[in-house]
Amino acid sequence: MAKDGTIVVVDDNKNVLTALKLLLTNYFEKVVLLSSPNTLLHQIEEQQPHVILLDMNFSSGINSGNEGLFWLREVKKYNPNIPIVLFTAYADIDLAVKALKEGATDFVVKPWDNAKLLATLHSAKALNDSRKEVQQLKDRQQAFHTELNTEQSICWGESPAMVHLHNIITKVARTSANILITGENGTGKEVVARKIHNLSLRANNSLVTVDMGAIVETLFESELFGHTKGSFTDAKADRIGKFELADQGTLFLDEIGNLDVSMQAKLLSALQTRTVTRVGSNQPIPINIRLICATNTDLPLAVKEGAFREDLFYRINTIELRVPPLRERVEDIPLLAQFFLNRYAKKYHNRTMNICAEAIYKLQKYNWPGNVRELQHAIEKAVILSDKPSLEADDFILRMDTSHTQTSMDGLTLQDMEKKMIEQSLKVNEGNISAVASELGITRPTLYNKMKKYQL
Ligand SMILES: Nc1ncnc2c1ncn2[C@@H]1O[C@H](COP(=O)(O)OP(=O)(O)OP(=O)(O)O)[C@@H](O)[C@H]1O
Repeated sequence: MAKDGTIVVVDDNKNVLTALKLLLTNYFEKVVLLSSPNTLLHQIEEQQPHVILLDMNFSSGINSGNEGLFWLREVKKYNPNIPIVLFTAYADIDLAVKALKEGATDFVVKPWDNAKLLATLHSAKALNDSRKEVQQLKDRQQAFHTELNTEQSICWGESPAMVHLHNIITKVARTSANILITGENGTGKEVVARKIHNLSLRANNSLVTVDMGAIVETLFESELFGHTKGSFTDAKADRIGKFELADQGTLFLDEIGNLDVSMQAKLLSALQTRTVTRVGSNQPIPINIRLICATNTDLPLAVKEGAFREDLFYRINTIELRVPPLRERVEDIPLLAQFFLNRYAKKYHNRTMNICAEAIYKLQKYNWPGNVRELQHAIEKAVILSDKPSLEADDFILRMDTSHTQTSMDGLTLQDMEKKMIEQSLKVNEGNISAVASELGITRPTLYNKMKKYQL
């Protein structure tokens, strides 16, 4: 079984600590032993434990459990989310009830039964994981609400392309239509997904994001549909999946084009039946989600090549929204640049206030293969390094200076230029074929043909 989590054990009996060390190191990644609770808060800060196993009685001869209760309260004051399992030599039900009322997760009586102790600690660890997950979701939702309500973290832009996109979003957001957001890396697809969720009737419920490219096949079902305790080796407790987490809200499946064909079938089935079945169960659970997917791959082409299921493609793209690359909305660059400048000047307590016209011209001439994300990073870097009130052209070192492309290509034939552009793009994108194809505005097969032709 994979060892997972950190546990802090507090007990003044050395024999108990030794026995527990032997047992628990087989199941937990880190076991921290304390013979006195005096350093407990410090250890919590240092170790960030998933569970604490705390003895109730420390001073020999005084078995009132009061010291245990005192430390239970101290830990709860410090961090109410860490599960605490209490340990006592006496089967004192009143004390157990008192401790549980004060926030202990569970109670184990000495002499203990190894299997029961482990089960209790694993449940406590699972509780910690779920609390963290719920807290993270709450934090994210809170953050995005603040973000979008105040519109502080988005600079939408005023280019015709972005105004058009905004108009469509306001129309579709309040429907329940499935939406597919397409666009190159870094254009703001996730920003668009959040905007849709926050303008939708589901805004008060969760927006749950899943990066499909990051899920390994073996954990796909468990991640998305959940699992029941014992359904596979590491399933130590029941766990709900992302579909259930997003119930009544929005499920955002990012990088959907990276999903393996076998996983596509399982996803399609859940979308068709509007139910999920947890791994290890045969009980379908109804789900009510609004689906938003995003991709930077050419899905119609992937369908043609057999890499993406056609039926799934039609199910996810009732409405398709294309987020334009930054080079198609250069009018937005001054606004975005100033927006990021304000953000980073504040963050780094920098006195840089604006960007000079020559620098803006340079930014507008560049083709931004990494789109808004790259612009954001370029401004952040310039702000960090600058000690002037205004950013100048020299403050930006861009990956491929397209403002000079014309000069360096003077005297070349059309074919020479094409070869040179592909070569440059391959270099800049470190051989990433999809990125090169998308940067040059051609399909991958066309790119392959040209590479073959020019022997690249
Ligand atoms: N209109 C915008 N206003 C402010 N920040 C933006 C905007 N668009 C994008 N960004 C920022 O650029 C970065 C990339 O945005 P996002 O993750 O939404 O892009 P993406 O298209 O989903 O990228 P990827 O395909 O790589 O997942 C983020 O840090 C985001 O905050």
